[in-house]
Amino acid sequence: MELKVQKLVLTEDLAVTKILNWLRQQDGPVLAWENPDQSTRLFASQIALQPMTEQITFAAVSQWLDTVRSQLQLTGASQWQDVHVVGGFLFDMQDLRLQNWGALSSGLIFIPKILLSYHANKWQLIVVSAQTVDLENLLTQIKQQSALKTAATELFAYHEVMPRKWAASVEKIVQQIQQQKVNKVVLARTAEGQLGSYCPENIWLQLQKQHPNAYHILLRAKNAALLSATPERLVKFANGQVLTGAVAGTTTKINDAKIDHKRAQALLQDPKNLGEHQLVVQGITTALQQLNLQVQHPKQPQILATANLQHLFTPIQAHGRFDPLQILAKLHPTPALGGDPKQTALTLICQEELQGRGLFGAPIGYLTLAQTGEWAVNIRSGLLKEQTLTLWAGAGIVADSDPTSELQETSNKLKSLLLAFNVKD
Ligand SMILES: C=C(O[C@H]1C=CC=C(C(=O)O)[C@@H]1O)C(=O)O
Repeated sequence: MELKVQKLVLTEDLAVTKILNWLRQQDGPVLAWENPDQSTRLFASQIALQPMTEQITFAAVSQWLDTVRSQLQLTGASQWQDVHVVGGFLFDMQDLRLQNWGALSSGLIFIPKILLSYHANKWQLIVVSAQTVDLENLLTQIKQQSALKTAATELFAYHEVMPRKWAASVEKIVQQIQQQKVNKVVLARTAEGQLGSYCPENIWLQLQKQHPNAYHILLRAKNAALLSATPERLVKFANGQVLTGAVAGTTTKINDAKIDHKRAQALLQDPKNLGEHQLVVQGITTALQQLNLQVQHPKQPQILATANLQHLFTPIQAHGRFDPLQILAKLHPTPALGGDPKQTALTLICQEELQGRGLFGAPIGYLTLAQTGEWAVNIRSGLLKEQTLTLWAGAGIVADSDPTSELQETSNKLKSLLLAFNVKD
């Protein structure tokens, strides 16, 4: 069966609240994704094509894309830019403790049947389907929606899951580091709560309001919805360049300019956080150099501020000939989410964490057939399955980590999303 690509370029702006209201009525899968400067926004619904594989690895998706080109009836190379592959990978294909993740438990990568995309200040409606679809009519349906209204949600029975057990794992990891078995491990833990009635698209809107300097992501399939307001980009492919960065090292932010500035200055000089950060810069640089890319980055980190935290951040740029999926495979997980060395850290994560990470810490984003794209690292993230909310947060454990302060840091990270799930009328 051959699929056609149809496109309508819009001359007007579209209200995201209307798109969300339309998306809310779609069975799914559904993706709502925008980057922090809102230069790219994607709202996708239904599957036109999905990789025919049990294991959605980077290599499998790469192979699948080779066959996709032959299944699509493309009228010219300019259409490559229109076909978006979207979704999220699993954090670790070796760790299949995924009972929480429901319909998302294999990760989810697909070419959407319907996509509203916003790139370079322009909205486009792109449909990939065997049938001819009346695009004008579909657009009218979306434009005629009313704006999605804020709906109340109530979070109750919120609790962090076995924090003392996690602190004991931190101590264990610190010992392993001191015995030079590993240099850094990012150890994550969870918190859980129960929700009354809720609307995932509404929570996305809350995240957008409360976390202006972040990606805003919803990936929803059947009984599972993942939501994220992550500040961390894994990688962007644009104009033949690879744009990535290291985000690691954390202090709090209370929205008092003087105090926050003081904390930021202390973070920029703190040897423990600088060491933790440097391992990420080094890990990313080495990975890209191994792919024969020329890498550049400033010597000193800067501050990346979120709604309630401040991080050390080093932007990293690379150029040369590259294959995006090969870069994703090589970068993920960076030592900001896995550790150093990568494989040892992943084994320890699997041993010490109480549940599989599923899509936590994993790449979520898009790639076009023209090899452009952008992937966020799915942190500051929660999973909704039926009425249960699970939040994840991790912290980089290094030789001088103190379990109590790592507990506090992960508690702050867990709490950063809470407000979005507890909305009063
Ligand atoms: C793993 C997380 O954060 C990473 C990103 C920024 C700072 C980090 C840190 O300071 O440990 C982590 O590497 C998380 O928020 O769950």
